[in-house]
Amino acid sequence: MALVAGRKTFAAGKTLLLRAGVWLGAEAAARGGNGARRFVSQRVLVESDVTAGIATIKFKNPPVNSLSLEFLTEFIICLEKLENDKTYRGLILTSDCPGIFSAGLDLREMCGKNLAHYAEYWRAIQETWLKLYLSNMVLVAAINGASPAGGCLMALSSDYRVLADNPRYRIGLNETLLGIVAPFWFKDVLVNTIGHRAAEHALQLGLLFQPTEALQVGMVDQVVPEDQVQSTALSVMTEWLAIPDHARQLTKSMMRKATADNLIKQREADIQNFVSFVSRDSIQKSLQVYLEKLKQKKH
Ligand SMILES: CC/C=C\CC/C=C/CC(=O)SCCNC(=O)CCNC(=O)[C@H](O)C(C)(C)COP(=O)(O)OP(=O)(O)OC[C@H]1O[C@@H](n2cnc3c(N)ncnc32)[C@H](O)[C@@H]1OP(=O)(O)O
Repeated sequence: MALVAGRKTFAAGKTLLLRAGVWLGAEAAARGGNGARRFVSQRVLVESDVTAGIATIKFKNPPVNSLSLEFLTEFIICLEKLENDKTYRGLILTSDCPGIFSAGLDLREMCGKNLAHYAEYWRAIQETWLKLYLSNMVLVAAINGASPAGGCLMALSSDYRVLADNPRYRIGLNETLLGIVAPFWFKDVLVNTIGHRAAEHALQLGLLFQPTEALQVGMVDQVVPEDQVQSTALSVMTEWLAIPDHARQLTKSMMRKATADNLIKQREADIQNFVSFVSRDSIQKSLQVYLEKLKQKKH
């Protein structure tokens, strides 16, 4: 399918958007007779089973699925499309990059850029989280790789987490190890998931949990052999989709609204806080040292 600048309406009546030179949401690129559809975008793969009402988003931003601004832009648009298309009642989040669910925020977006960039980046992070956390769909995270920091937040924002049983696949909010502080709403989501004491312990030490530990502390709901992650996510989804939507959605909103509102009411202040924090010389140095360490790890 050709790339077209601007907007173009196709025969199927779907409007496609081209933004930042990236093809987004090319719908019905492949449509099987069994109701399977595949949307194509550069960094986010969407497969869907229309009959079951289930979509699967696969992160495809190699090498480590870092949450770059380009990735987030595509991801938000895909989420919006699925949310607005009432065909879909359930969404599975997983990775197309072997061994990595997501390495979290893209450190290169937080280093050596200008203040306007940091603000734009943080707004996209907030938007992604709000869309995930408040989604009307059932969200199941099929965590098939390492999931530090922002990657962990994506998983924690789902309704249910299935983690592959591989000791290399560690999950947690490790911000303090980078010399930075997890934002209050990352903290809130962690507290809501594992409780105050365990969250305080994990956050201060920047703990990254191996699968058995993650299960024990309640950060994930199930640990299964690696080759069963997707099938387990699917059977969990089927169970959740058996509940009437309106009752489940209102219950989800009742449980999550206060946490989301806490950010919504101070979004601009949160952006300013991030910009002034991340642009400090000391923080820039810490981030650069950390990135350098990651690069040198291989040599
Ligand atoms: C007021 C609030 C203020 C601030 C709040 C900010 C909140 C931040 C939350 C975050 O998400 S911060 C990001 C935290 N993420 C991490 O600490 C993960 C770091 N990465 C890793 O631990 C590992 O890369 C991995 C376990 C994910 C994968 O390991 P492996 O498969 O061995 O790959 P490499 O380490 O060799 O990495 C390959 C390649 O990718 C680069 N990279 C890794 N992570 C990031 C990242 N988060 N952002 C940008 N780039 C990343 C790494 O440097 C390598 O690059 P090369 O150029 O050397 O190929």
